[in-house]
Amino acid sequence: MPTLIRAEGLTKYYRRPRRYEGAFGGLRTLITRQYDEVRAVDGVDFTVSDGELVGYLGPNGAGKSTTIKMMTGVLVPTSGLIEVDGTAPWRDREKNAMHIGVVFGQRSQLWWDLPLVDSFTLLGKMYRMSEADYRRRLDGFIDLLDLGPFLDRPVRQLSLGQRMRGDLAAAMLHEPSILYLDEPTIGLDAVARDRMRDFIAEMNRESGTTIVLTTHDLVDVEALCNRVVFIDKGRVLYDGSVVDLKATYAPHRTLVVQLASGFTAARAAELLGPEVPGAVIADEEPTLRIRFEANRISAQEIISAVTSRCPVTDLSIVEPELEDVMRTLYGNRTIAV
Ligand SMILES: Nc1ncnc2c1ncn2[C@@H]1O[C@H](COP(=O)(O)OP(=O)(O)OP(=O)(O)O)[C@@H](O)[C@H]1O
Repeated sequence: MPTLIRAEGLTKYYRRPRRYEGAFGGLRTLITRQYDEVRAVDGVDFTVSDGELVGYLGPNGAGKSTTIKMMTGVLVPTSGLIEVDGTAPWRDREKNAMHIGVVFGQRSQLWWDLPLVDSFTLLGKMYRMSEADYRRRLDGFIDLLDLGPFLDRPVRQLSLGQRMRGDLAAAMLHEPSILYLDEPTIGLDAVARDRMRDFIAEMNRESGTTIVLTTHDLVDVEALCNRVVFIDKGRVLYDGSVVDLKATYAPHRTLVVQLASGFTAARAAELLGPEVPGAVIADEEPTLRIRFEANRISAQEIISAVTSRCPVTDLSIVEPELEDVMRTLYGNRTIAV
């Protein structure tokens, strides 16, 4: 697939006025006019191919929104290259805007006081859509996102879930080839979140829309992203598949064994101890949990060691959570999930 987005050494530094504390601190701040440099994005390299759905992830303040703003043309990079469909987005914002859609979960691009449908009409005109295309696309979204019941209501009266559905339709109305989603599921209830995820997956699968998704919701990531780019302090820490990410940063699995009644986990642990190298065995009657490193011993070896020594009624293997991976990646710093 051809490359649609290319970032090379992409860098954005902000200048923040240095603030002085204490007596006359405010005055000193004003007089000295000294600045601190914030390295929000610090030499980022990545590419996104046509049709990909990529998660762009990182802890608070990592530089995700700043990168998205450079991809959408809102911010000019301090240095480095950003190219979207062969064009520097900040150089030709209008051209770039014609083939991208953007949804910020925390902000709306809809007109607050107008009925929802009026925002669509205005956007259709702004994007110079033909009447037939506009009608076809809008009818499709009314169907897909069930917008009918609140199309005539002012946006400020909509629930968050309804407003987000409206925002998604608005972002996709002009059939953009790229969709940037910044925290699209934030604050939504479980049903609305599922619906949002279904829509995002469908846009990617059926319409071939390339999607760059920023989220702190790891369920979004597991459900939607084949590939993730993790950044921290403005630098890329990982770029690859979710499967490889887990294998690299969380290679452990847990075998959960239900023992036949009367057979204690302590007894099983005693029998198994030396037979299961590297395994951590914890007991919680009548369940035995064996945590093992998948790259040191196979699940099959452990299962046969267990079943040949203990009476077992059930077995299952639990994969590591993406949250464990995040903790390993970012050390034990607090992460927003
Ligand atoms: N306009 C600005 N002026 C100065 N510093 C800024 C500005 N915008 C962002 N920053 C700083 O740049 C860094 C990266 O911010 P950014 O918003 O890109 O992070 P983020 O990964 O999107 O964070 P979050 O997950 O909290 O939204 C942070 O240290 C932030 O305080």
